[in-house]
Amino acid sequence: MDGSSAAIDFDAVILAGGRARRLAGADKPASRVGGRRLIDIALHAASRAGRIVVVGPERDLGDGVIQVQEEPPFAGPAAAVAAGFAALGPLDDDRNVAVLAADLPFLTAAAVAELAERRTSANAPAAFALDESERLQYLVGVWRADALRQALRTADASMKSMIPGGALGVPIAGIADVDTAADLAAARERAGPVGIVAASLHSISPVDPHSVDLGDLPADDLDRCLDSVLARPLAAAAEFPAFDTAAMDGYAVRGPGPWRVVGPAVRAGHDGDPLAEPGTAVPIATGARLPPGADRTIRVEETSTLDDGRVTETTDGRDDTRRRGSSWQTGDRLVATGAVVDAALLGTARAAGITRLDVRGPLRASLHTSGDEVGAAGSAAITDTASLPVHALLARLGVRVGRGEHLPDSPSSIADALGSRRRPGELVVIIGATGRGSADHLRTALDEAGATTLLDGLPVRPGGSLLLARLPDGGLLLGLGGNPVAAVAGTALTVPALRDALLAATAAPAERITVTNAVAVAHHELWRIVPVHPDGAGHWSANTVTSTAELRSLVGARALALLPPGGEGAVRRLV
Ligand SMILES: Nc1nc2c(c(=O)[nH]1)N[C@H]1C(S)=C(S)[C@@H](COP(=O)(O)OP(=O)(O)OC[C@H]3O[C@@H](n4cnc5c(N)ncnc54)[C@H](O)[C@@H]3O)O[C@H]1N2
Ligand code: MOO
Repeated sequence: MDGSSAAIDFDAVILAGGRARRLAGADKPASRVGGRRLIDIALHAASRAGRIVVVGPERDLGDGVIQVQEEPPFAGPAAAVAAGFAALGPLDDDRNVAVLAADLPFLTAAAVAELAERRTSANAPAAFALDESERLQYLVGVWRADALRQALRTADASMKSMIPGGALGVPIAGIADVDTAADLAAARERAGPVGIVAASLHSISPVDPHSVDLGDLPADDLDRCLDSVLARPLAAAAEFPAFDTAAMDGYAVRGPGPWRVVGPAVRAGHDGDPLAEPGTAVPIATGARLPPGADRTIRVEETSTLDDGRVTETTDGRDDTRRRGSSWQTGDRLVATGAVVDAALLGTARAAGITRLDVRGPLRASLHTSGDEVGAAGSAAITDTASLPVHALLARLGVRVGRGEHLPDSPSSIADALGSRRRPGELVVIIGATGRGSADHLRTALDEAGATTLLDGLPVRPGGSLLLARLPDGGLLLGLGGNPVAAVAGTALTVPALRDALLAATAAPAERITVTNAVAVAHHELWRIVPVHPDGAGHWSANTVTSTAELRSLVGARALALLPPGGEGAVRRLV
């Protein structure tokens, strides 16, 4: 339906007025998603129309767009459609008229063309988009002109009252409209590079889980399973604590006080003598097991010694005993599937008597450099500076990195790297070779290897020059732009999502930061990744060094921030 010979002619009416009550009265069509105004997104979606009428306040919309306003202004959608339709003048009965809202951040020209096509071939009075929740979007539709004329004659103020019998619903993925500030934030998220990366990974299956026997692992080797991801919940094999324990240095007491102190003191790791009689106490150390007969523990600070040598409590009935099973009982679920295995999780597993973990990962990657100029001898050669920071960042993201060979500019070297043996789900990372220059053979090699491209480029600088592909054996290829800062930025953008997809990890929520000079350093229409430093008062400031060919801007940087186009709106901390 994209082919021009089959394209159906239509005119378009775009509704761009209305006060956005649920957006605090903001001018919704002027709100930006992915750097574009919603009205521009609607105009682009209508760009194949013969004529376009925009109904709403006068705006800067470029040449060739007819602008009208309904009378009185803000009189409701039906009045606005009527005003726009009237501006098109007399139309043949079977002329297609697209009626579109200007609050649809993901509406495309292809979707509008599809509606026109479907309406025409069914000769239906109108065709409307069906959104993912199966709701007809009345303001994403293509009408037969006579059906629209008729509907406007009989309708009340609402769009719904206009919908003709026999109208078609055409499922269009992801066209949800923006009504609230939360909708707008979600749309911005989805339009941004992190949202695009996540969407590109929908078809990725996680690697198979495996078991790790913690009992067999020497303590020094526990870090082998750090950064893997639980494939099953962590369930306690033993209660904790395993016995009633003194949580403070003090006295274990029996019955009401004052207490006659008996000995010897109970030490941690040793069984004490029973407290045989009410009215007796024994000194006890933190971590010691409460002796048989003792009711509770009183910390020493909350006791005093009477003249007759007995101890009494200075508070009333407090207990510093950590009771058996008070943290968890056998069988309790302690950590959910999808959690990243960290040192605290391993310690928890040990305390709970767990000897086997079912996990995925940790993720492994082989890291290659590429390009004849890198590491070569001669006056046109350069030093490899990209692989070190990429390696370090991968390691920080929990990836086990093996150094792959350097790949000279030849199709066979890349083909060899793609064809070499690797573990299931292993990531192949190649720095450089994402460009389209004659020396860049990655795409050819991927084609020949039967790989599926998942993502080719992102609207972000630096790092947007990247490529993600699924290899036939289930492994993934990540091609990073060769400029060192681009390679680091591309890693930060993609690897957390790749790791989460391959290991079925529960994604961490996005971390937002305030970058004080965001507007000054942002790109006007692309997303931008900048190194940032904390100011110590909860805010961050972005570096203004901009060369991506060397790493100076990253020296000492504490994080990378993802600035939206123009710098207004939520800034995400990437790493
Ligand atoms: N006509 C266009 N040319 C380029 C574009 C573009 O949009 N249109 N984008 C530029 C950007 S941005 C990047 S990033 C690169 C991406 O291309 P490649 O991934 O093919 O990277 P290379 O061309 O191999 O290298 C780019 C640059 O980085 C140097 N390099 C490569 N490897 C290393 C390394 N290990 N250590 C240090 N420096 C390295 C290489 O010599 C190049 O100078 O394309 C731009 N071109
Ligand atoms: O990926 Mo290139 O900056 O965008 O350096």
